[in-house]
Amino acid sequence: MRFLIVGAGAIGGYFGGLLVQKGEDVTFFVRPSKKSQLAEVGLIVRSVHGDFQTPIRAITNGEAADPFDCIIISVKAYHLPQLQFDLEPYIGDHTMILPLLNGYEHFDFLRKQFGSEKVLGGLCYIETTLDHDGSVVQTSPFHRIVFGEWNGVHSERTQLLLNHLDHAGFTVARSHDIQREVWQKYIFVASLSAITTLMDASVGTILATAESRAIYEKLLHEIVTLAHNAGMPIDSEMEAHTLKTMESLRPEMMSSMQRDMLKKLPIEASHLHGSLLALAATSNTVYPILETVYARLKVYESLLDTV
Ligand SMILES: NC(=O)C1=CN([C@@H]2O[C@H](COP(=O)(O)OP(=O)(O)OC[C@H]3O[C@@H](n4cnc5c(N)ncnc54)[C@H](OP(=O)(O)O)[C@@H]3O)[C@@H](O)[C@H]2O)C=CC1
Ligand SMILES: CC(C)(CO)C(=O)C(=O)O
Repeated sequence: MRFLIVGAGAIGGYFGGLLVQKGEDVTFFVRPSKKSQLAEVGLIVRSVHGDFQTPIRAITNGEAADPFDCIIISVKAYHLPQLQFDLEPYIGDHTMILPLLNGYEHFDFLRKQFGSEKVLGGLCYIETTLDHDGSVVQTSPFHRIVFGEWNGVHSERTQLLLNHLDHAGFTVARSHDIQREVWQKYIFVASLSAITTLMDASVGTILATAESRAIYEKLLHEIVTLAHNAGMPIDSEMEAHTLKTMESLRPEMMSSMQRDMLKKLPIEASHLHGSLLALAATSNTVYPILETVYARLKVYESLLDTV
């Protein structure tokens, strides 16, 4: 199976690098400066599961290549509009597109751009970031991809994809309820990135401090209620499940949004928290903590624009 990994950043570099190590046929789609860096030193991963450094094959926009069997999208949501035309030459009749981004809105965008039948449901659980030298740093034990057909069918193509993603050193699962999985992850990451950026602290401190834990629990309840009221595939267990997941994290755990803010980088505020609030726009219910979080993130963005 020929893979194209779009973006050799924190998640693309990690999962793509492990697929290269396994011996899969992998090409990365990167921008020119990243291509030069990768040509010089290769892809460097420093992980709690073991470090490695490997040469990789990379192409940039406009370079010729036959259509790929699976295109893994691992850029930030705000990168997607720029990519909409760049990827077309690499998409053939049988190409599967597997997005690993956080959130929900991007699925619509990708379906409209490339055709519904091409786009799988997908997500990942991993804590990873790029170091100042471009190497990937992965810090928590979990490193999991979940994917599946949007309609839940276990198809031949997803079985083939599972075979190729399996045994690469990360965990992978094919789901027959990927829409629910996407929302479970969305609720987790929206609440985690919200509370860590609002409190400017890591998970352990937030949960150990009665006042911030109480705010987190209210915020989580708001997000679950909002998504449920908007008709999303939310079940009654998701709130308790998310809280349990939060409690199981290592205390030093940070969200990727929080890491990006520490590095003064752009963030996915509109894509994650803005999109949630947009779902509630036509209802009369208010979500005060989520609204506060979003305002705080927009202030960060406006200050970023001025530097
Ligand atoms: N980091 C994490 O722990 C997790 C992140 N996620 C989600 O995964 C997604 C990706 O996040 P993450 O990996 O952290 O992001 P990064 O910013 O680390 O990586 C994104 C990469 O995309 C590249 N890119 C952007 N535009 C283009 C383009 N036009 N052509 C080629 N490459 C491009 C960037 O390249 P360049 O170097 O040139 O800027 C960058 O290396 C987000 O939706 C995030 O929320 C999900 C789970 C965990
Ligand atoms: C919560 C986490 C680390 C889990 O994958 C994540 O997705 C993020 O911070 O972007």
